[in-house]
Amino acid sequence: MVTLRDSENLPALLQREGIDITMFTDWFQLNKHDTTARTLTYAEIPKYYVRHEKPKLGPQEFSELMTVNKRIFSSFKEACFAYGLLNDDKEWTHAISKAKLLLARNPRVVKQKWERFVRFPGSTTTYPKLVTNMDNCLIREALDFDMNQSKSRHQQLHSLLNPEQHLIYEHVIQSLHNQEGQFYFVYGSGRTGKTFLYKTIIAKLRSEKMIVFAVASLAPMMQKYAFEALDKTLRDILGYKNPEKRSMIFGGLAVLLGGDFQKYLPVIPKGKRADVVQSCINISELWKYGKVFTLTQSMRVNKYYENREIETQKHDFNKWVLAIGDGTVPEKTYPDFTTRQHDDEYLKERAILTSRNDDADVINAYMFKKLGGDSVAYNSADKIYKGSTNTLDQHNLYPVEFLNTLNFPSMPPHALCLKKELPIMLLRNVNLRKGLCNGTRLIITDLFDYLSKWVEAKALPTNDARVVCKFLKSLFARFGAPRAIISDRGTHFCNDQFAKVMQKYGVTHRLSTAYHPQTSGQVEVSNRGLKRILERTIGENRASWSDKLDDALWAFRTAYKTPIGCTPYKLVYGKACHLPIELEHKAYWALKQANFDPIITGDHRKVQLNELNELRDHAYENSLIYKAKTKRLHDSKIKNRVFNIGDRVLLFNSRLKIFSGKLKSRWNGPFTITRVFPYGTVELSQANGPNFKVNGHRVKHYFGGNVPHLDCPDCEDSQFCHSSRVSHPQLHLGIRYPNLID
Ligand SMILES: Nc1ncnc2c1ncn2[C@@H]1O[C@H](COP(=O)(O)OP(=O)(O)OP(=O)(O)O)[C@@H](O)[C@H]1O
Repeated sequence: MVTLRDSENLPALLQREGIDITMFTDWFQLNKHDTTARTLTYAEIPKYYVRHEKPKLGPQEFSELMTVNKRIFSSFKEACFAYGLLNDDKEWTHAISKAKLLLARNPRVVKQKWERFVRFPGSTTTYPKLVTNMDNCLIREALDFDMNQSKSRHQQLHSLLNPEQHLIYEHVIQSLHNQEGQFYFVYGSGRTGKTFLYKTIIAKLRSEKMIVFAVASLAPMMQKYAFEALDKTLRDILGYKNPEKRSMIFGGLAVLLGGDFQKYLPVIPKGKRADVVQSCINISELWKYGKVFTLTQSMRVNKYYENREIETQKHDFNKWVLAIGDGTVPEKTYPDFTTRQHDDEYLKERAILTSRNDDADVINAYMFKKLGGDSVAYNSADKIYKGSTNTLDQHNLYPVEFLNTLNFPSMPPHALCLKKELPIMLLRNVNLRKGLCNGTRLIITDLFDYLSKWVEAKALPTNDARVVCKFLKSLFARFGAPRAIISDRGTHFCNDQFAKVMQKYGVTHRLSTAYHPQTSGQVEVSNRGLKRILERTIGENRASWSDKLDDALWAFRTAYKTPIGCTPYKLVYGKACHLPIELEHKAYWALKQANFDPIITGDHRKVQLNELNELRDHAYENSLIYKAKTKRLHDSKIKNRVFNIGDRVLLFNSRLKIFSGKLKSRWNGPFTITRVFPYGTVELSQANGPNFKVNGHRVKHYFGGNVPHLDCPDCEDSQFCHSSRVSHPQLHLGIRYPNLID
């Protein structure tokens, strides 16, 4: 094959050396001197030969290709027939003669076979005359109806048309008679009689021997491109003889479409909402030429009398039925929701079902807004299950912020917003494959805060009932009475006086059991934290622990709590509260920045910075003096920590408890930051091991000095749980405050 580009000059190309040698002519050359090659077909040659070899035997010239059994044919085609490579028309002839025979016996079957035969590709070349003499079978099919039957059908249907249908009918028929070639669209919700109207129009036209192509309905489901292609094709075909038809919509043919956009939309595989909308017929250029009619009477609801009056009591119901799908579903399904929301029967007898979760979310959000009261958000704690992937970068690939955006079917969203008195449905046994889904409808009666981790503690001289009750009353005065209190079974909680106080304040008293330690889990965790702080602060003189309790509590409330993602103080008061030592860090940093000699002033601080927890514990002693000052200073000056590549940092090792002794620091390093990722993750390098990633919360800047060095194999647990936003204090110390479901 010789290819010729537009830019190439044909005569010059023909002069090119070697142009007359092709693979095909090479095959001749091969056959001239290779007897084996002569036994092979042209297609088989590449199996045994590569082309750069000199050809030997085979056909040596074109005339040889036309020779079959020593007979020379006048064309390649004839030679091919003689080789048996092409079929001839014998089978067609044979079929036709057979059809002739059949025709005598069973004309209907023959007619069908005949049409199939004539439509078969290839037959056109064999019997061009035959085809031109015949009509298009589609046209014949379209005309293959009983006119009288159509007439009577038309009469019957026409008499039943309602006023809206009648109006459309008149328009369409008139424009057809006037050969205006309009494009109509009948818009109507389900059961408004669209199909009934089409049938009437079709019966009318067929009764007048006109051709109607009734194509399947559901125009809104078809993409606009299908109609645009039809428009162009009709303009081309009909404009061939009448050029003025090229400028007419659908080439001047009348086209009637109809459907319900609320029910059907085009299906775009993997398409987004915008893609679907963009492919609708009403976005097409054609739409502006169309005339749109609307049917508004549901024929399922209404009954028309002969005088075309509608039964009056069904007016409202008709309106209601049609309004469904107009964006008013919640209003229509739950009328007077705000006044009737407490009526169980009202809630029981209605529900909105949607086929898409997105729609359910929209409806829920709408109804949620209608319900008064404060909303409480319960956030999920998303975390990658490490066993499911070996990827090193999994925390960067799937940061928690990203996981939180995912919405899976049959799982609640990351932020579950609830309100008191909200009706909810508890779904169980959800197994879509088996069609299983049991739902129990519930109403939220209260929402609780388990999360602030606020701790109230007091050193009591004795733990008898009187002292405990006094303490409780002081708490009630500050925070209000709780709904319930959980305590252990100590005698100071289980006595008459305590019971009386509980009764007076309307508090339910619940006892935890030794067999279910989880009941007091939160309290135990908080107590442990407090004890640890106290152990560090009291030094050798353990008797002074009650003096240090206030400071320990302050430290506890201002310490970062992984489960809540901030400090209890911030959670309760909405702003940060810092310990004095943190301001000293800032002061040190400021000294360094201001170019003072940092060596002398810094030496003392380095020890403190490298052992932050211990320094904090020392600082608690000074806390009373610094309290007021630090808060003011902090709120105005504290900045976020920013880590850059190359920074030297210390890592807080929360897991490894290999440093025994209370004065040992749980910070180790220093490490160097090699990468900084979005969402606060940093990659650290270490001298004797691979680089690893940790959450920025776990590192702090290193300013110098000695720190116990440790390789860090435990570097993966860098994600923090994200939890709810809450605003009420919760008390711990043997009791849990202020919440518990009765
Ligand atoms: N004018 C009429 N008189 C009597 N019955 C009618 C009339 N119009 C429609 N109907 C009847 O109402 C029912 C619904 O009509 P039809 O199927 O034409 O509605 P549709 O709009 O095409 O519905 P869908 O969009 O759901 O397909 C049918 O049983 C039809 O025979």
